[in-house]
Amino acid sequence: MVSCPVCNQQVDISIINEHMDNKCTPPANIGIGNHKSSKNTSPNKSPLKKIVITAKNDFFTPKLETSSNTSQSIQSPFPDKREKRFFERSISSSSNRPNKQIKTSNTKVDTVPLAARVRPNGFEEFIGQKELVGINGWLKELILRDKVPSMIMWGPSGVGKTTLARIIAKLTRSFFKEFSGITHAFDEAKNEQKLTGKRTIIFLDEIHRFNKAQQDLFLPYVESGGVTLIGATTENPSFKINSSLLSRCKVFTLNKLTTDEVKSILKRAIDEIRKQNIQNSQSEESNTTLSENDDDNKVDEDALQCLAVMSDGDARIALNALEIALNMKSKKRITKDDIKNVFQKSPLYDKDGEEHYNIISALHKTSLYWLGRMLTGGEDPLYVARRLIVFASEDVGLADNSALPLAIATYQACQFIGMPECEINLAHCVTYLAEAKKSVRSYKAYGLVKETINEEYNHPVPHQLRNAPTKLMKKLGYGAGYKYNPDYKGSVHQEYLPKELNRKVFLDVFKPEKRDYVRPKEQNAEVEIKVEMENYKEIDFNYPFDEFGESSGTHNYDITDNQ
Ligand SMILES: Nc1ncnc2c1ncn2[C@@H]1O[C@H](COP(=O)(O)OP(=O)(O)OP(=O)(O)O)[C@@H](O)[C@H]1O
Repeated sequence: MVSCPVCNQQVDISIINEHMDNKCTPPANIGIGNHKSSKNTSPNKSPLKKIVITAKNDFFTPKLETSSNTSQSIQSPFPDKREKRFFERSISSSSNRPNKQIKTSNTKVDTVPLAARVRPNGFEEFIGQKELVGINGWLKELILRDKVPSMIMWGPSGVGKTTLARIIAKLTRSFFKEFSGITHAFDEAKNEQKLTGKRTIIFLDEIHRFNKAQQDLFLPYVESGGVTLIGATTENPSFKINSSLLSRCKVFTLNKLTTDEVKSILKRAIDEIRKQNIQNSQSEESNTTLSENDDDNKVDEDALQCLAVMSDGDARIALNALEIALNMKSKKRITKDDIKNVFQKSPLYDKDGEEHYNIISALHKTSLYWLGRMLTGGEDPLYVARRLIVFASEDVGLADNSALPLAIATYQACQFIGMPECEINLAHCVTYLAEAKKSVRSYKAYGLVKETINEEYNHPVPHQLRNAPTKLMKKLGYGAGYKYNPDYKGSVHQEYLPKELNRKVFLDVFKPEKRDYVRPKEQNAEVEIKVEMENYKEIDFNYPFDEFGESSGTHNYDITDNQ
């Protein structure tokens, strides 16, 4: 018995050709390109490319959608002749097949997520990853020559791994299978090779989810060359892929998309929505929000920028947020505030950190005035002590490094002693902090870091700073050229920041003339700090911020050596 490559049924090998010519019908879950190019054509004789993609909910491409029934209506988007040839072949092989996933022109596209609707169909729509799939990209070359090697595509979410695999599906002459669970696809591939002599490319999304024992099962198939495996993963393959499997695959790394690249993707999506709206409005009532003729229906440039920055290089997040913003608005124009709103309200941007940033922000805004009033007003002394810990770093900072341990000790004292005696500890600490020298250098520098990160926080870590615990990572250039400081006598000059970063802002704050060491009041005038234990009064925490010049204090070589 063999598995029929058209309908997947188990069929006696002696009648497989007869079965395929007369009896079998494709299963419902076959997406683009089921095997049956023609009822009367045996697969052995078919000159056409055959692609099988197990259907997934989000599998939908607008170009194919509008032209799934006639190969003539499809305009090849490929400038390159070879791409064009493969593209046309793929269309002709898939055009005369029933396809549950492909929508007819009357079907509403709004139910399909925007990200899926605007998924690129070919290299010309694929943004970024120039080294791999740009004009002279070497992976593109391999794909166009139909020499796709087994590979692992490694990259963060939403940068186009699945999209690229599907472009390969369109351009390859091999069978193409996509699945994300354990199936018999490998056996089927073997059967198909026996029957048709064609290799199969198997795409495994999230390959890291297969455990090592399961990955072992793929080995003989990849080894024998009957199957080309394409795995996609967001995890480091060195740790998540069997070394034996890894050594049989090439690893391609896809980089996080830059803000500009995400913006290009968004702009293309907006154009696509416009086109779809025009089509929709011609045939039926449209409930989408952009239209060609409506000047109000625009996404502001700074809204686009914000969207691109906040999605942190993940095109899917950006497209989903855009879609939500468009659907949320009854008014026309999408502004930066709308986008911020989406990210605040929707769970799609819950990158472990939302709450974390809120907390930091709240801490930084806290004020220490009116200690007495707070305590007499019944404030929790531990709350006050926590504020003092913040004060110690935010205002005293590097000018007096004993402030922070004292503030922490005060907190513990409050825990041990409790009210009312812990007032004494609080008063002690408050007085010390008030009299201490002040520096807001680290606080300000960190403020600048945050500002910069808001604008451009998706730069990759420079290769020389990355750890390279595995061979693969070394091969990819991780840690290459790193100068290990203890090996050098003098100061070490090397790059510690992403090269794309606008570093001027950082360097400025570390210039001697920008250092804002300050003295407490006592050095200029008399200090008047009164902490009256029985009758708490407002405490004046104001102090003059005069410049102190260069200090003898040490600072890290990491920033200054970059100059
Ligand atoms: N490089 C790109 N060029 C154009 N559009 C892209 C690109 N990358 C992603 N997109 C858009 O984002 C959507 C999601 O991309 P895709 O599914 O390819 O990401 P992925 O890298 O496989 O992510 P994951 O690891 O989360 O599965 C696509 O449907 C497409 O609309």
